[in-house]
Amino acid sequence: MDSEYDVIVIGAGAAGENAADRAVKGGLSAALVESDLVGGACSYWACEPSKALLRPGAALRAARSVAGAREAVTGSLDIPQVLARRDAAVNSWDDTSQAEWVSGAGIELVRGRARLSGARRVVVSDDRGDHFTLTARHAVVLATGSAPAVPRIPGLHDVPFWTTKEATSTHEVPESLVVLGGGVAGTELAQAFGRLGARVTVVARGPLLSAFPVDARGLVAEGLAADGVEVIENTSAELVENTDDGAVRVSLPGGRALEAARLLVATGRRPALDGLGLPAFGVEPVSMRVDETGRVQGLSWLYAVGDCSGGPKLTHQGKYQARITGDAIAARARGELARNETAQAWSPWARTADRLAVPQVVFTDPEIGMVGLSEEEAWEAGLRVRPIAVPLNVAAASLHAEDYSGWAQLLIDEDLRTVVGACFAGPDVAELLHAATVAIVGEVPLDRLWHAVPAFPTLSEVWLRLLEAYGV
Ligand SMILES: Cc1cc2nc3c(=O)[nH]c(=O)nc-3n(C[C@H](O)[C@H](O)[C@H](O)COP(=O)(O)OP(=O)(O)OC[C@H]3O[C@@H](n4cnc5c(N)ncnc54)[C@H](O)[C@@H]3O)c2cc1C
Ligand SMILES: NC(=O)c1ccc[n+]([C@@H]2O[C@H](COP(=O)([O-])OP(=O)(O)OC[C@H]3O[C@@H](n4cnc5c(N)ncnc54)[C@H](O)[C@@H]3O)[C@@H](O)[C@H]2O)c1
Repeated sequence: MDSEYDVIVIGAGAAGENAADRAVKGGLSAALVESDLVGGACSYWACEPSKALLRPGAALRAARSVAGAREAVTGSLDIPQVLARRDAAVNSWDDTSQAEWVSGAGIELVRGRARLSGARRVVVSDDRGDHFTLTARHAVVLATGSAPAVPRIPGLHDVPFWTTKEATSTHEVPESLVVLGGGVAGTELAQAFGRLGARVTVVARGPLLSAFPVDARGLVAEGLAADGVEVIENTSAELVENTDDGAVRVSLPGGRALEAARLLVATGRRPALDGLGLPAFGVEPVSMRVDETGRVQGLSWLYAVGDCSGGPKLTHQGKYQARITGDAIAARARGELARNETAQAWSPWARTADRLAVPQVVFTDPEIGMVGLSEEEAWEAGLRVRPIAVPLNVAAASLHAEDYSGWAQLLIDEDLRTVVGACFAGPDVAELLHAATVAIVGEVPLDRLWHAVPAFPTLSEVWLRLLEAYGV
């Protein structure tokens, strides 16, 4: 193995893989260091297994909501098959195929734990206890992901609890489950386990899915209630303890106590930057910031992408950041982008979409898809905006399911007459989202969107209703 590369990427999750790939496509050599499974959290303990656990319940509910199909459904979910399908989705936690992809892409895979030992120098410790040094001619990219943020609740650390890692890789469905945290992870997993047969209670510090519009999250709350999931909002656990029969008891303010076979703590994640040696370079992990190209502020050779870089913690956004950063490093190596220059908005080397157009889907049933600015963010950015909301009751909705209930909103910049934000909620709305992302990124004027004719009968006809409601 060489010890000198143009670029060294630490962490072979979705973000790290893409950063290394773009650097190589830009004509540079790259080493990718990974201490665990190549492919990272999304492939093995997050997106893919959680969606695999949710999909069978959604398919069953979809069949049950259509007369004619409903009558053909005579059984309930087959739990061993659901878990086996999840195992297949994560390749049974075997990263051979991903490692082969890395080699096929011309990237050198280095197994071991990395830390920074000097400017553009990285020390790797492998599982035999050997240490070796790699040197980067141009850049080191941190792509080390995130770790669960576990709250300080009395007793919590004295009881066994699941994080999302254990929940998504479990081989048993607990008889009962308390979920701490009403964010996206907690809500998705609450529904997954509720539909798999667990008695689930969610304890949310604020409203459930507080980052989403109230009409959208209301539909998800109804979906959870229909599945028998109890949601307790605006509450924090006061005490967590074991019971005599091996269960967990979670005490809430006001004297109520919840008992369950398992506790899932899904209260957010923080950048995984500990142990990398950052303070020696004047960078404090809690306050690390990157510029538009992904370069760590104050250092010319260090970049960060994905969950560890402090922006939105989403696979597709981490991959976007990685493409931008990989290309920016290659452009700087070729002299096309000056070392001390930051990139222009919407250029190939700027993460502009991170600020203006981050798409996110909550894969519950019903789903929420949201992209762009919220109303508050728009006003804070000095934009004069008007929200337009309509129920999602176009012809395709009632054909989709008799009891279809959905909601859609566009946020319009009144001065430019363009879309700056969008949200859709309802069964199977996720695929509506990309049209909104394109409209926002392309700054398509409403008068031109009027000519984007949605096919009949598709849920996309809601775009027409929204434009009509705005007055186009
Ligand atoms: C339950 C759950 C469901 C989710 N579902 C979705 C979803 O549906 N869609 C979506 O877009 N996002 C989803 N996310 C978020 C998504 O999983 C993350 O945004 C994404 O995995 C981050 O990718 P990454 O490459 O930044 O980090 P990771 O995938 O965590 O990769 C980091 C890698 O770095 C390695 N590493 C760390 N430190 C070192 C070191 N010192 N040396 C060597 N290697 C190191 C780690 O072993 C790891 O493999 C979900 C998250 C959770 C928790
Ligand atoms: N479909 C998806 O794209 C998807 C799915 C799951 C996770 N993710 C991503 O993974 C990351 C982690 O997800 P997450 O849901 O854990 O984080 P999150 O930040 O979205 O939600 C965490 C929630 O826990 C709450 N909380 C914090 N402390 C608490 C306490 N002591 N008691 C009760 N509630 C408490 C917070 O108020 C917040 O609502 C997020 O960035 C998310 O975007 C994405």
